[in-house]
Amino acid sequence: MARMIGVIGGSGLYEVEGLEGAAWREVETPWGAPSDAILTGRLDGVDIAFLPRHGRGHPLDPASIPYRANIAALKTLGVTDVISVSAVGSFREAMAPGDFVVVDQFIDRTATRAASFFGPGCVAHVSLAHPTCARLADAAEAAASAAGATVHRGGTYLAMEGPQFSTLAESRMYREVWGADVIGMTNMPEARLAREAELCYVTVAMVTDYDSWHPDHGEVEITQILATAGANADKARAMIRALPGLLSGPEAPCPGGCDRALEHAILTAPAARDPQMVDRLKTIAGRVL
Ligand SMILES: CSC[C@H]1O[C@H](OP(=O)(O)O)[C@H](O)[C@@H]1O
Ligand SMILES: Nc1ncnc2[nH]cnc12
Repeated sequence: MARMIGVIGGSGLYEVEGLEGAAWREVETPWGAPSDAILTGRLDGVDIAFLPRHGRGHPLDPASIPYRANIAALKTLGVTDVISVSAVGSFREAMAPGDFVVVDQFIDRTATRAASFFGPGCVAHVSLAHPTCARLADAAEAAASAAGATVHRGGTYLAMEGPQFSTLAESRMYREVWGADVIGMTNMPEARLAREAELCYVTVAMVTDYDSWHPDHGEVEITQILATAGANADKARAMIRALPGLLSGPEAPCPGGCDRALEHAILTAPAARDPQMVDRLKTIAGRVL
């Protein structure tokens, strides 16, 4: 089976162009509808599915995004590899507005979002020590460089609840005490759910601002973020166009084991499982149920 690329577009990236046979498809999941219809098509012979995370026109705030439906919908379409393209603030002088950061770690400060497909009736514990896929990160890094972006490989993304931006004290704490590199509001629980659905996942964070810690830049301003996000979106589209050439070929098992994350993760004995829950879970965990 060939790999299929899912792209979750964040703020400023609501569609991609140039897909052969492009069609917006409505997908329903046991967790409801995703943020929007999903744009499917082919790029250089590779199947692509593009989902605007906040919906076209940006009707959804970070806490209202149907994260479970989004990941389940991509899985339903046959996606194997998910690239999250996200706007972020930077805690590092060297990670400047306009730069791309291939994130490899997360700190989750979100508070109100459904963070697992599993629960009462079918309990599972997957590993999240390495929440992103190194193989996919290699491809994302190469594609972003080919698109002309300045790329930083590796970085810790702090996922905040929002929708307000951080206070100055929070910004300083995340940067100086917690060692976070970038900040956004959406990649958790997305990364957790991708792992539970056995999808390779990586975040390409596009820096739009220095959050509020930087003495020369003052507080975060949405107008500046949107201007930088618009410029970043063109580079992101070029990155997406470069991806198929780097990911095509017959599917080989993920060296990091993303595609086998549930192998030993389900604790609930078959006889103790809730049949309705199991039925729903077949969408994302059919391989092991
Ligand atoms: C436009 S500023 C705040 C907004 O942008 C980021 O969204 P995404 O991760 O989907 O690019 C951030 O997380 C906030 O949702
Ligand atoms: N400074 C910031 N904080 C949270 N999310 C962001 N998205 C873009 N910039 C951000």
